Amino acid sequence: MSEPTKAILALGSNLGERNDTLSTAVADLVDRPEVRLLGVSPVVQTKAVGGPAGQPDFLNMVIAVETTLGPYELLQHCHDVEQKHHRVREVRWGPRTLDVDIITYGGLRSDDPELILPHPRAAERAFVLYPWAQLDPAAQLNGESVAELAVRAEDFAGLRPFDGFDGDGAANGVGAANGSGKAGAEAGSITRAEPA
Ligand SMILES: Nc1ncnc2c1ncn2[C@@H]1O[C@H](COP(=O)(O)OP(=O)(O)OP(=O)(O)O)[C@@H](O)[C@H]1O
Ligand SMILES: Nc1nc2c(c(=O)[nH]1)N=C(CO)CN2
Repeated sequence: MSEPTKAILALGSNLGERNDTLSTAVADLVDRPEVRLLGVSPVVQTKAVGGPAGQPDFLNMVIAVETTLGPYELLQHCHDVEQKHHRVREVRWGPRTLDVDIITYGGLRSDDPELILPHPRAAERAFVLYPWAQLDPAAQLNGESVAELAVRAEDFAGLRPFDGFDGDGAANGVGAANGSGKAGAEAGSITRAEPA
C-alpha cells in the first residue's frame, strides 16, 4: 500500500440544512478505510463570493485528512460525496447544497484543469484560508502564511463565526466591520491591521 498523503479539503454549503450537510459530508468523506481524519476547523458563515447576486450566505469549513487515495481518486470521492448531497452544477459559483474542493494534496503541484493543485483560487479566499488557519495556525500556502493571506483577502470582511444555529448568523463579526464601524477584526491570533 502507498504511503498516506496529507490533504486539505474545503467544504461549503449555502442551500438547505447547511450545518447538517457539512457534518454529514465530513463523516462521508472519512467513511472509507483509505481516508483518515486529522483535524476539523470551526465553521464560519461567509458572504457569497462571485456568482449570482443575492444568493444565501455560505457555511464554510476546512478539514485535514491523510489518505492513500491518489489525487484523482480523492477528487472522484469528493464528487461522489457532493452528489450524495444532491449537488447540481447549474450556474458557475451559484448556490449549492455542498461543494468540496481539494486545496492541497501533499506538496503536489498540478495545472491539469481537471485537478489544479494547490487549488487556484484558495490563496485569495478568506472563506478557505481563515478556517484553515484556525485549524492549523502554522499552515503555509505557496510559501506564505495562510493566516496572513486570510486577513488580506477581500472577502475577509464578510466572515462571521457560526454559532451552531442555522439562522441569520451571529452578531459579532470575525472579519466584519465591528460595532465601532471600523474594519478592524480579531479572532484568536488572527488580526487584521487597521487601515492607515
Ligand atoms: N483543486 C481542485 N479541487 C476541486 N475541483 C477542481 C480542482 N481543480 C480543478 N477542479 C475542477 O473544477 C471543476 C469544477 O469544480 P466545482 O464545480 O467544484 O467549481 P466551483 O466550486 O463552482 O468553483 P471553484 O473551482 O472556483 O471553487 C471540477 O469538475 C474539477 O474537475
Ligand atoms: N462564501 C463563499 N463563496 C463562494 C464559495 C464558498 O464556498 N463560500 N464557493 C464558491 C465556488 O467554490 C464561490 N463562492
